[in-house]
Amino acid sequence: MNQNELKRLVGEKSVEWVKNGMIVGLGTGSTVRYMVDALGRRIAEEDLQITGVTTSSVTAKQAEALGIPLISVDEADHIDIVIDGADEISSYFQGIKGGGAALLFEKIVAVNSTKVLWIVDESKMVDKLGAFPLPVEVIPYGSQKLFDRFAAKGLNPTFRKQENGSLLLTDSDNYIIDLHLEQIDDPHALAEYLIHQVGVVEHGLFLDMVNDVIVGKQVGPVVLHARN
Ligand SMILES: O=C[C@H](O)[C@H](O)[C@H](O)COP(=O)(O)O
Repeated sequence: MNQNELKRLVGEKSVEWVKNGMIVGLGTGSTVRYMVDALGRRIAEEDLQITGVTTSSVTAKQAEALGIPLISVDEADHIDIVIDGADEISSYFQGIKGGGAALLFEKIVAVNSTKVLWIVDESKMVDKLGAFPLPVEVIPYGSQKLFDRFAAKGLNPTFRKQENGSLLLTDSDNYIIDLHLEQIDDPHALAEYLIHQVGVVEHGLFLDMVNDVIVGKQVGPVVLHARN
């Protein structure tokens, strides 16, 4: 199976975690896309009654097209489970997310969910985080100052751009600065530093948050349980 087939495998497997009546957080990304499609099929074929809480305009558009009823995170009195992708997951079940620039809404939905389930192909499983550039969402005002501070600290920042060369805007009209770190030895210390920089809205380190991970391997989907 190629990477896309592994993404499809875990996306389709993950909807087994969804039961009738649940409020379900719908993540973002190419793996989640398969999950949302599979949920749409279950709704059509089994009369599954669920309500979705989306984490990006892209996922909202897909879910609406499939007829998945949606409410906003603020309207949800609880969220039973959020199913989301990840860019890297370490052997300690810490993650980097935000490759699709949706990290802010994804983290808000994750911290408000009873259960967090990540779905990834096996290439996302790493010993240590950091080979994937760490996304940091920042407000535009003063973002060059933040960029310069990150550069001075040796964090190798780049502004994320669109294909046409202009700066990418998130769903909240913020910028993304990607930190090219190669290896993150102490994710908690880095998270603490980043969140205290004025102008940083959120960063892509998702620490101590995930409950279960479904990893797409050649032998099939493998479920891992984090010790939390
Ligand atoms: O902002 C995007 C999200 O954090 C995605 O869940 C993450 O980038 C993984 O995406 P994909 O499933 O496309 O590899």
